[in-house]
Amino acid sequence: MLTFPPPFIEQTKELLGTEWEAFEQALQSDAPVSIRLNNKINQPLSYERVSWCSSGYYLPERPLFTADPLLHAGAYYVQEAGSMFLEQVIGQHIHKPGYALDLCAAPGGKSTHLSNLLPEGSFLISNETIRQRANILAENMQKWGNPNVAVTNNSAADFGKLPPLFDVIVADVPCSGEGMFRKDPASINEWSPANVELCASRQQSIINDVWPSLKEDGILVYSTCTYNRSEDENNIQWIADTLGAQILTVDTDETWGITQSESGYHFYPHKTQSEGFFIAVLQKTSSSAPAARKNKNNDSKSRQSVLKPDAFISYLEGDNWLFRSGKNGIFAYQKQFEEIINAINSHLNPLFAGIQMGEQKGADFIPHTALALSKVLNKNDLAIANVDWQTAISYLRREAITLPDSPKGYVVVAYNNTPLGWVKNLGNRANNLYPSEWRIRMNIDLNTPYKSPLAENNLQHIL
Ligand SMILES: C[S@@+](CC[C@H](N)C(=O)[O-])C[C@H]1O[C@@H](n2cnc3c(N)ncnc32)[C@H](O)[C@@H]1O
Repeated sequence: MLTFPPPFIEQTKELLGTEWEAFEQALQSDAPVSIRLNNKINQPLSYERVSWCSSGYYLPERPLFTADPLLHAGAYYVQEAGSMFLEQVIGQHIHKPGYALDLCAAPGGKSTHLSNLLPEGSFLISNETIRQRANILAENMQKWGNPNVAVTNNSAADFGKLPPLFDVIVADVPCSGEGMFRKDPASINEWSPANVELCASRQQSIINDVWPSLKEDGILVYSTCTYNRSEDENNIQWIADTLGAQILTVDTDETWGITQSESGYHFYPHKTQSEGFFIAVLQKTSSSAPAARKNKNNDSKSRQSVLKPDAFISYLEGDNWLFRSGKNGIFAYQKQFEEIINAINSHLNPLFAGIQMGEQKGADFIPHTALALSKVLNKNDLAIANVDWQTAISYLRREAITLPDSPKGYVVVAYNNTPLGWVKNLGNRANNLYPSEWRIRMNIDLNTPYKSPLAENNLQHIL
């Protein structure tokens, strides 16, 4: 049984009135488990659906996700259902391709989703200010596999080094986390009214810092996982009044149980199967836009050279690719994104920008795992070994595996026809090229049969 601090009880009673008992009861029950399917798997699942998200599903119980190779393949993401409302926000407000920034993006729930939702021809910068968390973000984005993405490790103010080029900025700001109480009871002890106020003022300063980077008429999507007005409605009003923005609405269905306030949308656990998520949408009004800052076009930071495409083009579907080499190897990006890729490499601190192809070592091209996981990998001329669950887990633990039926050389290891990464097959053994930082560290009993959550339904025949 969870015990809440008295000021939290007072504050939520004031917000919810007669609904408070139902709210408290919901907080004492188990949190729902939900996943969002990636379009690497093009078959709907037969679980209960998340009403506001076409790729969201509730699972009847929590499986051991780490033991599912399909999770590591980026076939789905485990995400709280309320956050999946982003589909409605983007679907209703973003109709043209453009540049998007997800400012507070780790571990990647909103960014993986956003990269699927943005209109074709868009480019997403997915940013995280804490370096270690940025590494996890990069891993999750590369597993998800969309090509027109960069992951950066910058502060909100750093984006001011670019001209104001974003059509949409998502700011899922760090918050006091009231919505996490039942999932993470330890967070209850960190909560205090003083911390709520500290979070609210930090949120204002983050938005203030990134505001100049939003284009005139651009859209800001602001979200928290907290219920209080200081971090939610009051901050939305502050953005509208101080920075100059118009609050936009999102159409919802009454049966979804979402609570609309004067400026945003709350997901209360007693009314929706979700956690305490809050989201609001604002449009920057033209009068508030600052004069465009000069882009010094200083390329000194990006010591990169553009490569001839012939050597790498066959790894990718389509022919609209440019390749460049940087300190982490060779990256591919579509020609129309050359300008933003240049800006990222010159002014920001990218972990990757575009598809991380691999490294050229002498005559040998060593492919990177991100290439195997990319949605635009051209599978036609590649050796692909579809392995069983035990072999897939050994592979993901970065253990030695053998592929006696595969040709020598670089081979894609796949599970359920979904790529996981590469090995260099030497015949009697295969060198495992899975990144050491990504490997499964948990002990998994390979003798206990494992059932993927995706196996519960129509995918059964291929799993
Ligand atoms: C709520 S979490 C983001 C969750 C993520 N959007 C998702 O859906 O998976 C907030 C993130 O903001 C980052 N953060 C912390 N301080 C920040 C700051 N001053 N500016 C920008 N981001 C910050 C945290 O490290 C954290 O990763």
